[in-house]
Amino acid sequence: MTIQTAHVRIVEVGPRDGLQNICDQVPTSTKVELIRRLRETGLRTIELTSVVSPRAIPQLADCREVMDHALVKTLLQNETGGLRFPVLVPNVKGLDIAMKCGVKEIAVFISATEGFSKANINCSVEDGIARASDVAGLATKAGVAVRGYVSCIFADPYDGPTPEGAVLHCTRSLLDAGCYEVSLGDTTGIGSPSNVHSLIKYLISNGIPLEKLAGHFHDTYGQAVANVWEAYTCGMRVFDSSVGGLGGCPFAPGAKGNVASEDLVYMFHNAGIHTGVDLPKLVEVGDWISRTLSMTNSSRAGTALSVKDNLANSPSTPAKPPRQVSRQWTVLAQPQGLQLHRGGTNLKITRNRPKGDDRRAERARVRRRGAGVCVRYSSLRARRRVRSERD
Ligand SMILES: CC(C)(COP(=O)([O-])OP(=O)([O-])OC[C@H]1O[C@@H](n2cnc3c(N)ncnc32)[C@H](O)[C@@H]1OP(=O)([O-])[O-])[C@@H](O)C(=O)NCCC(=O)NCCSC(=O)C[C@@](C)(O)CC(=O)[O-]
Repeated sequence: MTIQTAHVRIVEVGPRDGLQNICDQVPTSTKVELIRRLRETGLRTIELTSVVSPRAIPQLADCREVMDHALVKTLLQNETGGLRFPVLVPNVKGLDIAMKCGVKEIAVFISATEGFSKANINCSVEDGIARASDVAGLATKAGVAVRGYVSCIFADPYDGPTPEGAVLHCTRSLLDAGCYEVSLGDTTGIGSPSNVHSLIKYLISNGIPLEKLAGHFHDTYGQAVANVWEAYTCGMRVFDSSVGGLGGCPFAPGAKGNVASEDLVYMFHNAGIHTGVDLPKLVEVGDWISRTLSMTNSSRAGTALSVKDNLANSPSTPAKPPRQVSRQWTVLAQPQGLQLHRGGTNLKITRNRPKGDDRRAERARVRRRGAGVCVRYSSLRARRRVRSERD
């Protein structure tokens, strides 16, 4: 199927969601370099970092250094014409810090479920909504755009399945609070296309405008690409993803990374859907960050394209299939019925089998010879025994 005029917007969350769950401290310079490289691919929305409690997410404790870096400052200053560089904040403290650093867009986040809400932001769902609404109100008043996340849209790692009504309530609350878009987070990555279809239809039928929704699918059960495609066919046009499939939340144990940006771009481009992203450049970034972090590249398309690219550029790659070399064999010895050949460092033994009636005679001869070997063997043992008795 080809949809020539369609396009999607990709929200790259690699520098934030992608890095937040990595134990070894990633240097600030690597984070900034990741942002620079991602921007070079044509990505127009990149979530830079989060301003959260450093005790909750130690990996992103250097968020101020990232936001104050000259390169990031330049990006923030040129955040016009559809370029967006949001920063995740949980409370007013986070908003203040982000605004002081020149951030023009923030993302607030709540959970549709109690267990994850308590674990992630240390409050109930309703308190989370109230807190996010306060932050969104202050931000919009200050001219800062606000995006929203609803986590655990299908299940909560502690509470189990999520009722669709809970997702509706949270989504509506965030839109009412002033979020221009709400990203639906399958935090545990448990959902599959039928769940995606059902939830989107439910939200739309309850008055949520489809153009205000985005999809944020983790790939724990290998369903993320399929989920994105299902959401796309339902009419969704904005998707969060992470280069190299990095990502995960320390408060959602066992959850895997986000859907890989390379996989999304590959899938959409194959369907004739415009993303504005240079896929070969994106593949290079995925390869680079995976090597830099010593992590397996979780993007299937990224890995496949990297291997293909490396083969094409390798000087040792033969242009044509290797020529079949016919080996020269020399006969070394010909014991009865066998031939021992040498070809270079290889040895081979072939049976020198007689044909037709000669075969029966040969078999009888081999049987006789076998018996002879036994006799010779037993006489050798006997000779040894005699010798040892003599000594
Ligand atoms: C919400 C809190 C702060 C409540 O944490 P708390 O302990 O209830 O609140 P607190 O106000 O008592 O603060 C605790 C400490 O954090 C500091 N603090 C407080 N706020 C900030 C801030 N903004 N920036 C920097 N520091 C901050 C504060 O100053 C204090 O420091 P202390 O005085 O003890 O030294 C905490 O639980 C927290 O930061 N949680 C965030 C956890 C997080 O970032 N999770 C990952 C992101 S969500 C996610 O990945 C899901 C998503 C969005 O991707 C979508 C999906 O997949 O579903």
